[in-house]
Amino acid sequence: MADKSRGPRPPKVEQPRDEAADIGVEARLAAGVLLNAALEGRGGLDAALSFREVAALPGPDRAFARAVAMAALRRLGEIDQILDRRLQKGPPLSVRTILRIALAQTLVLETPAFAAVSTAVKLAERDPKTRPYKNLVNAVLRGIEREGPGLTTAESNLPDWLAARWRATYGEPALTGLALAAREEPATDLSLKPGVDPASVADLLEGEVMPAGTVRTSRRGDLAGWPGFDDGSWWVQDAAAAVPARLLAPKAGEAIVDFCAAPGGKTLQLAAAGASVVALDRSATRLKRLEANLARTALEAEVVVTPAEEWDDPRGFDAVLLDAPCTATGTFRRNPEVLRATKPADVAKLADVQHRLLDAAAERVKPGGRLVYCVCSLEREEGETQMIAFLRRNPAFRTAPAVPAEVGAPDEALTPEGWLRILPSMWAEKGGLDGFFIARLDRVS
Ligand SMILES: C[S@@+](CC[C@H](N)C(=O)[O-])C[C@H]1O[C@@H](n2cnc3c(N)ncnc32)[C@H](O)[C@@H]1O
Repeated sequence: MADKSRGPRPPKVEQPRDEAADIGVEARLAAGVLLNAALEGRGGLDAALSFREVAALPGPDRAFARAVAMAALRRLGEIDQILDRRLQKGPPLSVRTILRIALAQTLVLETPAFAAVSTAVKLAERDPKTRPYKNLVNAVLRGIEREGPGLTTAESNLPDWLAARWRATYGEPALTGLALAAREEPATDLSLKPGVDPASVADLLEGEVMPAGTVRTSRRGDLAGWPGFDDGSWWVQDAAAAVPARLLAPKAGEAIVDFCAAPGGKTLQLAAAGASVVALDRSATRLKRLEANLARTALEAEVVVTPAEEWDDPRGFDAVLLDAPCTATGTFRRNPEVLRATKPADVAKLADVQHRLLDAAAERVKPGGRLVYCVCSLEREEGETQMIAFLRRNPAFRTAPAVPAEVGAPDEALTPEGWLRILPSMWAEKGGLDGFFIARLDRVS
């Protein structure tokens, strides 16, 4: 289970301070709570951050618990492969959770084995349900430490149904690339306000300048303490997520509507280009984050809480950006829980929503105007198939083929139709990207 090098690696995670006392045990308990919440459903991990076991921890221990849970999620298939070789009869989930959490520490986060094993045994001891398995926990973990984990396969970390889909869509070599990308924790990408020098931001944050001028940094911790945060010089946005607004090519003074805008990375790009932007979203909570981002960066947009397809407004626009709600399977590097939370039926359900939003977005585009459609999904039904059907229904629109180098996308992302299909395995040597489907359409009549 050795790491393959894939670009900048985040620095080591800070370990809980006091191994002798129960503090380390509490952090591991919280990691198990987070892991199981993420396995239970969409939004589970975020919701669990407010559970007592997690929220009561001091900040560094909470960060450690989250890092352990994320590592366990990213490598769950491999961890279970290792455990299944040593567990004759499946122990209860609570025992498996203790073992998963311990292996995420030793195999991924490089926590010293004595700390991971002793806290796992203490955890097992504390609960009457897991106490009978205390010796098993000790024996399994010590056995792995002594004899090594054995061979594992990156593809085991992907749910079978998604691996089968991606194999059928992208082929076996691409599937291997996706599986390798899914094991790694991504760095943080920053989009910069116009006029801010990427090289100096990269310098201050020990980062590197990516194509098209975003900055990638392996720094961790509270963003609010990073240089440039307070004065709004940058905002966090994956390098791939910055491509759709570039493809829309916003110009100063244009009227542009961002149909599904929150938390606002793309709205900020459009506003920073000098466009007059209306930002719609159905979620008032998420729009609060957009408003905070606008305030911090001193950029402006008209913000409207509404389902975009029901927006009662007569205006036509020079350009419309539709970053539609989707399964988000392309974001598995940042949100490994998405792989567990997404169910096969979600793909068709969300494709229906996208269909409705696309038709509503098209109605807002003035003749001669532009429409950019994007989703951070790897599923064809939400991307290519959606586009083919839209163009059939809407003969007034034509694809305006993308030029990847002009918009900061990998060349290999260009499809024969002129759309962009960005895979998380692309630019692996730079540390990868989120997966996106992006198409620009021009209204020709
Ligand atoms: C992929 S996110 C948008 C991310 C955003 N464009 C950015 O760059 O930060 C999708 C958004 O669509 C919103 N949404 C879902 N259904 C919607 C609808 N019918 N009308 C407007 N917004 C919707 C969700 O609340 C969510 O904020």
